[in-house]
Amino acid sequence: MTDTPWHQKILGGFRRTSDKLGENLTGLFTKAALDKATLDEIEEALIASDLGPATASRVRERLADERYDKGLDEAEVREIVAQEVAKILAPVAKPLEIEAFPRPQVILVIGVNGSGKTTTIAKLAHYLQEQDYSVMLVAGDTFRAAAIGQLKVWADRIGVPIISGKEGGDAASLVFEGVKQGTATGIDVLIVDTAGRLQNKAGLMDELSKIRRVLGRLNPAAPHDVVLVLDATTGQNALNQIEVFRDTAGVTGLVMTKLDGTARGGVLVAAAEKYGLPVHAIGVGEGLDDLRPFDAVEVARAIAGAKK
Ligand SMILES: Nc1nc2c(ncn2[C@@H]2O[C@H](COP(=O)(O)OP(=O)(O)OP(=O)(O)O)[C@@H](O)[C@H]2O)c(=O)[nH]1
Repeated sequence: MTDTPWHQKILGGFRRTSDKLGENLTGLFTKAALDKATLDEIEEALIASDLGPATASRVRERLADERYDKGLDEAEVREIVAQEVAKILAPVAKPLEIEAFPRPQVILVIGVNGSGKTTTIAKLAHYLQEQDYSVMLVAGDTFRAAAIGQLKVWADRIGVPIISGKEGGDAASLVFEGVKQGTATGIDVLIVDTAGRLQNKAGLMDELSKIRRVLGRLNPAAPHDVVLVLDATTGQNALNQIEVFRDTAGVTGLVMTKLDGTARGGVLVAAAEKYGLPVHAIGVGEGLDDLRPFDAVEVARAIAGAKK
């Protein structure tokens, strides 16, 4: 693994998660030989670290197969956790593909208040710009003036055009305007902030279906992506959100943020294991460069705290 700034961020970001795993494993390696009671305790420690029951039981099986009746230390467990977590993360670690034709590719971004939605949009736009895609934003979260203002500040900072209206305005017409202008000016990616919130499922569905209807008139393939932003610090609650948003909003992929501020980074693994939705990127800080697609092996090793 190369020692890039991003690698350091990944390691730093998941440190609290891997420390917590260490705490949960503390004291389990006092016996000379691995027995069933210790296997049970290790499995419980992994579940308590938010890694999800399937991953925990896979690690248990491997330990039972390979180490039963033998000595075992924490580093060996961490190594096996890293390998099993990498297997779970590999199929979901999928960067957003920008391939829509005709352009622009329309990405709707949804998520509960405070999940990091606005910041994630800015970081994503910045990341796509770095890949030489042209980006335009739509301030479709018209419920709160602050959300519109915040997105405008970000748009200014990263130098991308933004379509915005007044608080309480019609999000669907802003999206319509965005696609029209984006098409006319040859924009590659249109990222749409939405007021897609959980608090009112009927309202969420109404809003999204109206946006879909309007978009469909301009381009039947749009929206190309419906990306749910999740705050990892909310742990199991983030898993419940996936379920509700998947069923109401047709989520096509996830971005998990705030993995740096939490010992609950294992929830990324639990989400991958339970829902198998693509995870386009992870957020490990508040800066513009703190959101990126990830490498399953690198993240698995950071979560497990595996050395070497
Ligand atoms: N540590 C850390 N903080 C983050 C990350 N992503 C976002 N944040 C912070 O989380 C807070 C909420 O982010 P916003 O982008 O405002 O969240 P939002 O979902 O748009 O929230 P509303 O504007 O209230 O709808 C801000 O202080 C961000 O700086 C991350 O990956 N790591």
